[in-house]
Amino acid sequence: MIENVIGREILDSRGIPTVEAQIVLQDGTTARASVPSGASTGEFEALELRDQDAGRYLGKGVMKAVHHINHEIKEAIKGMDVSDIYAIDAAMLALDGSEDKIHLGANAILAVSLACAKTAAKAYHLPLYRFIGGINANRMPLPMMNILNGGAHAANTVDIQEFMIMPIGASDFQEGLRWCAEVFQTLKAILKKDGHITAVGDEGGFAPNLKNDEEAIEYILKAIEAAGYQAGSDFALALDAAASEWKSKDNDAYFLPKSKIRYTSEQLIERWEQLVQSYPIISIEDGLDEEDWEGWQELTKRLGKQIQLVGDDLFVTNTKRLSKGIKQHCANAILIKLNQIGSLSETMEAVKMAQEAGYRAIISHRSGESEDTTIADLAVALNTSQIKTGAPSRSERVAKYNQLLRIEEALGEHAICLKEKAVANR
Ligand SMILES: O=C(O)[C@@H](CO)OP(=O)(O)O
Ligand SMILES: [Mg+2]
Repeated sequence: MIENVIGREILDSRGIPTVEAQIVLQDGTTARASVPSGASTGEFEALELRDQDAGRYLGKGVMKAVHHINHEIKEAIKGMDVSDIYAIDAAMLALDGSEDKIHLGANAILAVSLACAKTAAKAYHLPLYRFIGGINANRMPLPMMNILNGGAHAANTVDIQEFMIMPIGASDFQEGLRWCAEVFQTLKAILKKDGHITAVGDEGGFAPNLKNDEEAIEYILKAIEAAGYQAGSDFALALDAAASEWKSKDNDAYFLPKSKIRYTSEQLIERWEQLVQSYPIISIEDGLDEEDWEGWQELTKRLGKQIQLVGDDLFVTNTKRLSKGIKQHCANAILIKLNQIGSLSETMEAVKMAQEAGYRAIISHRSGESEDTTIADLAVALNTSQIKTGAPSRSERVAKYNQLLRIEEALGEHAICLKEKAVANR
């Protein structure tokens, strides 16, 4: 039974205040969880109480969220069974009463929702992935490791936000992660040799100033080869364009702010087709804007049988937007970010809806993270088969990978591994 609910303000990986919640049960069992936050946030995400202005320590929004946890939320869920996550979430949603969680703050609700799940797992003496997923939780995810950053995540000349490597030929998670780390380190050496900066972006990938997005891909392919692997069989590439950031407000066109190139929706689709033809790319996320539904239909028609098309800003982990997308045949996968929707139960419903419709679900971090590793457990618990959690140069990202290593060790011979080729349509 929930005895106490504590909210506190902590810092995220960008040094911006965020929310942590702690639950205490009657018998003293306690656990805590914290929430991340995005930079390239979708317009339709649930609303956090949070301030984002860089350069000033603004904690006002977070202070409000923390206050809500310590008062209204605590009163509403005190005495409830901590393992009944759906009931706890429902109580918080009813208390908030808004569509987008603006009253209590999606960050306040999510922090409590996750802290309850972690506390319940502890109370039952189960690892978090087992508490959430039961005996069904046995599939390790394939990493989508973002090793080169651009777009809104880096102050460089590259427009595409994320260039990711996926170790599709590795036989287990541990091996796949090691391969990725080797390629990451090799990429650093190659960039350095060519006189590029090797400073990293928000998600830990390098952020060099390159001629264009193609050069970024070429560097990654070079690194894969120099590390002793083959692109196409050992590794595949994945991109997150974050194209909602490119939508120009004055007309229907896309404007890429760094290369200063303008595209129509049709031209952008052609560009993705060309890139997929030229390189071993098996997944493109947010290739178009979050409201370009017609464009998404066309993109899915043209590339949906060949590669994974992931809706992030398009779906914002929201079952309403996802069901619209499924009906209209937009994309074939959804990126799952807990704070886009703001509670664990709603996140689980989004994953279920996707999987029932034959869409893949990919668990993801945010560009502003904390040391909380819940998403690692969730990837296994919900059998998502893929996880996006950055590069191994920043501890808030490494923490998730390390947790997955522990889970794979615990699953032992019963772990279902990467060989099943989570993504490959080709
Ligand atoms: O666009 C994305 O997929 C994410 C995470 O990689 O970035 P942000 O958290 O800034 O929205
Ligand atoms: Mg994205």
